[in-house]
Amino acid sequence: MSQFEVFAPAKVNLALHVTGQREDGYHLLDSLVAFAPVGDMLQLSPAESLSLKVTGPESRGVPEGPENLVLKAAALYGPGPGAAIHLDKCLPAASGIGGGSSDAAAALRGMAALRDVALASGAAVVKLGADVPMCLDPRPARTEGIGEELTPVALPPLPAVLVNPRVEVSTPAVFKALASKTNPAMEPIPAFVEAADCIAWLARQRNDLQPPAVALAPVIAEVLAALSALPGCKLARMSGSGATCFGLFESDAAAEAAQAQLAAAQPGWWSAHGALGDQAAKAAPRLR
Ligand SMILES: C[C@](O)(CO)[C@H](O)COP(=O)(O)OP(=O)(O)OC[C@H]1O[C@@H](n2ccc(N)nc2=O)[C@H](O)[C@@H]1O
Ligand SMILES: Nc1ncnc2c1ncn2[C@@H]1O[C@H](COP(=O)(O)OP(=O)(O)OP(=O)(O)O)[C@@H](O)[C@H]1O
Repeated sequence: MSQFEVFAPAKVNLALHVTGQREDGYHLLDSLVAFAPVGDMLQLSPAESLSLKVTGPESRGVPEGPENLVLKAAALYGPGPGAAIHLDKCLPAASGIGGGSSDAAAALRGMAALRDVALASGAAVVKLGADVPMCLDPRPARTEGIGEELTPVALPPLPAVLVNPRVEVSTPAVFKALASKTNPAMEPIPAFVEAADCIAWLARQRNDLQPPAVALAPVIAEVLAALSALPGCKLARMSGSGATCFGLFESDAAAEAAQAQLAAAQPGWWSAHGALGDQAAKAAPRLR
């Protein structure tokens, strides 16, 4: 049987409006998500049973036991051929860019390829995490519901810098700290031609989780200020429930130079650069 390699791209919420709350406590969201060319990498090899090894620069504190979302995802396919899974962690955990969720989605894609069966879908996938459905098909989308209702959106590539100050932020705590849970939805999404049109539209939207996250982890405000001060930064905002923030730039070269300047000024922070957009092709399982 074959071995597969599956890329798990970072998920970035370009805007995230909280529009309500369900009976079960989950919040209703209206978000525009895009995916970065930076992420984790999974390798799946046929084996008797499921096992996981975690390595990589961001592996510290990431569990290798059954609580890892990769094993929870792989187990969704039920009894049958197992897999020895190697996860190379490059995204900081609990950081607002869907690290574990994207890993879970990559595990679902990889196991389906390994067993040559249909990709898992439906409620069991949402149960893994609200971000998992959008990460299953990592291309720009408007996400509604709790994050499982997806409408594809055509976006121009958005040159970006991602920055995390290495402070873990609890997603539930941020939602809990929201001042209001019923806020206006995003504006209708037009057909963007240039990145500049998309950035101008984004500037009129929000991340409603940003104020409570900044209150819980004030360093996020420093990250936003540092991004905004970089040459060519057109928009700086937190992604998801944080602490990772993104800056959008007028060109790939400007984003690359900005990330180098920021990394020199803040060597203790995690940062990366790349164009946000459609990573579906890059994230497809590849035979090794
Ligand atoms: C903030 C986002 O990352 C934006 O994409 C997601 O909404 C969170 O997705 P996630 O990390 O996969 O969230 P889950 O692991 O499913 O839920 C973690 C906790 O966040 C809260 N949560 C999550 C999603 C949501 N729509 N409403 C919530 O209130 C709940 O307390 C939940 O128990
Ligand atoms: N594959 C994984 N990668 C990272 N963390 C994981 C993984 N599986 C389980 N976890 C646990 O989940 C916790 C949340 O991390 P995770 O990366 O899922 O947050 P996240 O997906 O970045 O969420 P958000 O984008 O909403 O912040 C971590 O603290 C870690 O203990």
